[in-house]
Amino acid sequence: MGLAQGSFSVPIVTLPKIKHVRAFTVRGGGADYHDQGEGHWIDDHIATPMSKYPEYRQSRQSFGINVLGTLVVEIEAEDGTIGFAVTTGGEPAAYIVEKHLARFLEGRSPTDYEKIWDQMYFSTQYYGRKGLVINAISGVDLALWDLLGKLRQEPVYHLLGGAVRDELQFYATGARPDKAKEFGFIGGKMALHHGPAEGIEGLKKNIAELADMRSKVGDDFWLMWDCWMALDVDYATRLAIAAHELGLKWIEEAISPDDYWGYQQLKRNVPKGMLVTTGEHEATRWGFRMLMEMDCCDIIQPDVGWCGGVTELLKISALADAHGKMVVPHGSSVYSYHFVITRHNSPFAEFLMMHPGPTEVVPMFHPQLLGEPVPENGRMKVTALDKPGFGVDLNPDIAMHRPYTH
Ligand SMILES: C[C@H](O)[C@H](O)[C@@H](O)[C@@H](O)C(=O)O
Ligand SMILES: [Mg+2]
Repeated sequence: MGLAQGSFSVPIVTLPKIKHVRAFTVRGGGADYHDQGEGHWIDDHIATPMSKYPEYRQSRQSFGINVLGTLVVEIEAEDGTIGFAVTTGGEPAAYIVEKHLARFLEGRSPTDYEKIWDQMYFSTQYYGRKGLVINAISGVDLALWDLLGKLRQEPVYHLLGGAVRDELQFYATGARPDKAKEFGFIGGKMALHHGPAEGIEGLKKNIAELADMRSKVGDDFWLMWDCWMALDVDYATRLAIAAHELGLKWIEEAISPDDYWGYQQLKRNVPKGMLVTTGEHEATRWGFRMLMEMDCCDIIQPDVGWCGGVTELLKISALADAHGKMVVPHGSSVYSYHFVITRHNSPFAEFLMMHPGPTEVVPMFHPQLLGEPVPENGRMKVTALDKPGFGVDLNPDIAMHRPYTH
C-alpha cells in the first residue's frame, strides 16, 4: 500500500491494483441453497410456476431449481490480498466472469467500483440485464467490496456508512415458524405448498396449514407466505382474503416478476393491513424503479447476490427510501447483514433456515463460509460483523472447480 503525496502535507493512501480475477464453481448447498439433499423442507411440494405440470409438482429440483450451483469469485490484489464472494451461478456465471467481466477489473484500483460496475453492466446489456448475468456481476461486485474491506481493514458495513442500530433482528424462513418463535425470531415465513393447479382443494389445504401454524404460534407472531411466483392475481387475491382472518402479515412474490401490472392489481385487491412484497428475482435500479413507480408492493426484497451487488443495492435502497418503501433483502447471509445494519429503511432482515427440519439454527451458506455468523435469539449484534470485508473465509474443505480461465 503506497502513500502518494497529496496536495497537502498529509499523504493519501493508494490501494494496490487488482491483479487476478478467478471464478470457481461449488456444488452442495451454500450460496445455491436450493441445492440440498433428500428430505429437506425447502424441496417439499412447494408451489412454483412449474406446479401446473404434475410431474414437477413435488420437487423443485425435479425442474432444475438447483441446476446452476454456487459461483465463487476471487479477486486478488497486487499485494496478495484476496477478496471473495459466493452467489448463485455455477459454470455459466463463471464463464461470464472469466471471459467477459475480468477485463474491466484487472489492472484497476479496487476503489473504482462505480466505473467497474458501469462497464460490467453496459458491456453485457445486450445479453444480460437480469438473471444469470446480473448474478455474475453481483458476485464480482461483492468480492470487490470484500477486497476493499480487507485492504482497508474495515468491515463492509463501515464502508457503507456505518451501523444505524446496535443489532439486526430477523424473521425466519422455513417450514417451522413454531420453532422460529422458540428461537426468538420476530416472525416466520412459510413456503406456500399448493398452487392454482390444485384448485379449491389446494387453496383449502393452504389455509388449513396456516390455521394450524397460527394455533401453534399465537395471534401476535408474524406469519407470512412465500408464494415463489406460483400464483395468478385471482388465486392470490382469494388466498389473501381467506388468510387475512388468520393474520397473514404479507404475501410474498405471489405472481411472475414480469407481471408488474398483476402486482399493481394484487396490491389493490388484498385486504387493508396485509402487505404485498416482492423483488428477490428483480434486478438493477431500473427493475426496482418499475416496481415502485407502478406501486406493485409495500416491501422490496432484492437479493444482493442477484440484483447487482452492493454498488447497485445502494442505488435501489436510496430510490426505495425516497418512495417511502422498506427494503428487506432476500436472505443472502453476510452480504445482506452488512447492508441492512446501515439502512434506516431496512428495519429487519431475513434468515433462511437451512437445517432440513428446520429444527436448528445453522449458518445460511453452510458449509461454504467459515466464520459465518448466525442470529442468537433471533438477533445479531453489530459486533458480530466486526471483521475485515464481509468477515468470512472460504471453507478450504469444499471442492472448488475452475472451469474456465482467461
Ligand atoms: C422459501 C422459498 O420458497 C424460497 O426457497 C426462498 O429462497 C425465497 O423465496 C425466500 O424468500 O427466502
Ligand atoms: Mg421469497
